[in-house]
Amino acid sequence: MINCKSFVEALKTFDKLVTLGMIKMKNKLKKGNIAFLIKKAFEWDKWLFILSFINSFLHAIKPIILLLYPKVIIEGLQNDIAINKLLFQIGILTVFLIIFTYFGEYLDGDIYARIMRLRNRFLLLYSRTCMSMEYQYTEDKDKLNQMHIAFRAINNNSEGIEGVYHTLFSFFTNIIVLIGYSWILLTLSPIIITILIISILINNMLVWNVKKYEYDVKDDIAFHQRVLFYIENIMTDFSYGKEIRIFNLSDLFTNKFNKYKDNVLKVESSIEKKYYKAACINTLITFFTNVFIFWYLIVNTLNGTIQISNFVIYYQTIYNYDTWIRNIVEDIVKIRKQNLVISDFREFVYGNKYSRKRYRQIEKSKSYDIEFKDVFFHYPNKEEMIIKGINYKLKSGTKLAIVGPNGAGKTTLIKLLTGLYTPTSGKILLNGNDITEYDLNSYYKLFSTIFQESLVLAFSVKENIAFDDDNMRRLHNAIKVSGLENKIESLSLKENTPLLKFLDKEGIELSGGEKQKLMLARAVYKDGAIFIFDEPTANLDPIAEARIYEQFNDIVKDKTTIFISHRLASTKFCDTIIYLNNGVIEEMGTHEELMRKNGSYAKMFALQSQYYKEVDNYEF
Ligand SMILES: Nc1ncnc2c1ncn2[C@@H]1O[C@H](COP(=O)(O)OP(=O)(O)OP(=O)(O)O)[C@@H](O)[C@H]1O
Repeated sequence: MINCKSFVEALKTFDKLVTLGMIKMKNKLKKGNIAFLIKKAFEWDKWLFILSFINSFLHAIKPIILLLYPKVIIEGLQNDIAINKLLFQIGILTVFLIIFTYFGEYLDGDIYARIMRLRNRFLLLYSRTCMSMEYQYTEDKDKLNQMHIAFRAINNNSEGIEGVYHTLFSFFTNIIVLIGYSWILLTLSPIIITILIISILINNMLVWNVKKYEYDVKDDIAFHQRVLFYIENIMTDFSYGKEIRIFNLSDLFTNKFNKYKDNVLKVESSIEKKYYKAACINTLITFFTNVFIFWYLIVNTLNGTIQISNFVIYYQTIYNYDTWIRNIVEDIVKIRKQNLVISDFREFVYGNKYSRKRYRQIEKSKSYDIEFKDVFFHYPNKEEMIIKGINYKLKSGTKLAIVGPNGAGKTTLIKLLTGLYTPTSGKILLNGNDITEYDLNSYYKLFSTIFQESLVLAFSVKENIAFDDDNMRRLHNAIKVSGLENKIESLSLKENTPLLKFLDKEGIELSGGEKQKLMLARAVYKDGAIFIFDEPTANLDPIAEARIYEQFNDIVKDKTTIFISHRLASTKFCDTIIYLNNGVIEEMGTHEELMRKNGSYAKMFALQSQYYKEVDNYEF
């Protein structure tokens, strides 16, 4: 009936489906996950329920019709009925079978597609949560683990949310068939059905124990899987392509990959062994159960208590009963197991721990004053303070330059100001209000920022600058001001030219300086109330840099501007200069004041200007 090998295979397949989605934090199980999924499905696709109900009925009735074939034939032959009558009876059964099969198959495809669409809705919810979670969590190891774990609820068709939907709908089919089969077996003997059920339950308990073990150990290797996931990604991410080649990183990545893969494989192999043991015990139990039941059937058929035509029905029912009841138990186990994954997903998407509730919208104002009050900050998972007690009031319209040695905390200060990170202690005030009270999206709107790293998207130039906005006048102005005009004019598709080659083989690669100009155009297009330039000219050639400096006032007009640059020539456009060192404001004043002070700033300026003296009078 059931051999050891196929049973092991069935267990493995079943379990792979379940356990990949099981890695989760303990003690987080939310109640009502199934109700939640049903509610969502009902909200998004009511037809799914109607079609699934019809489909369950069609699929359930099929095996019961199949059971009737041998009975009709044997009884026909035993009772010597006319061949035409027999063929007619078989024909009727066949017509029903074809109709049910045809509609069942059609509905299977349709329901599958509908469930996939549901998963895509959840995928979108997840992606939006990732994009809206507070930036500081993107570097928090625990939060990243949770994000990674939650993704398992939506990353494939057979597990997690989609898996549960498929299982739920197949569960109804299995229940209907089981009721039909149970009714047939009850007409045979209640003892037989009881023995069958007990044997199947013992089998499932053994498997359940292994699953529990698997769940526990998989939790332990969650970190290893995250590392594997990370390495897999960077090995195929072309943005790391240069470093991988120049620094010959492929060996490093391959070795790391193998190391972590080995750890994962060791755990998986220990799980497989436990499954194998459980399968062997189960095969023995099933064997003895079957021997007893068939002995009972044969004895009763021989003494005439059971008719031969019914013997065939009982035989097939018992043969299949095990499968159907196992299907149901497995469906329940699967749903229970996926329950954990769905909890993780709900925790991540609806747990609301990734962004504080901030309802306050930015009030429209002519001026935005910003004040740092005793601001201290260290990065998540790091003890060392990077910002150490900053007190500074940035009046609206000020042109501020922040300079200082590498690692002084300049970019960190900007990340705090823009709300990407929250101070560890102290406050940042906007027009007197703590910025943590503001709705983040509303707050982000204030800033036109160019960060050191340029994020170029594999979309058109226009989309890279204006995103989904469509103001051509502003677009052309931004392109002109940023110095990209000649480049764009030289392209046959102009601002519609795709960038990068990920999505379009006609996409173009920009040079480092051109990317920086693109970032500048993006900032100019956004036209925020506060401009922030973090090393905006680091990759520009001297002519382009000089042009930006010349147009600086046109670009930022009377807006508050913060300029971070190691090229101290830029400080000349600024009203105030902060010299930041080791997370504290070491000096502050105008260029002239700081030069007179002859401190760190003056030394740095003198050091740099000696290289520029010869080009001081150069006409661009
Ligand atoms: N995400 C992070 N997690 C932990 N530490 C960080 C992170 N980002 C920066 N740091 C550390 O914070 C310190 C300040 O970094 P920051 O980028 O603010 O310096 P900076 O003054 O802008 O330097 P540079 O002139 O080189 O750009 C550095 O020691 C850096 O290693």
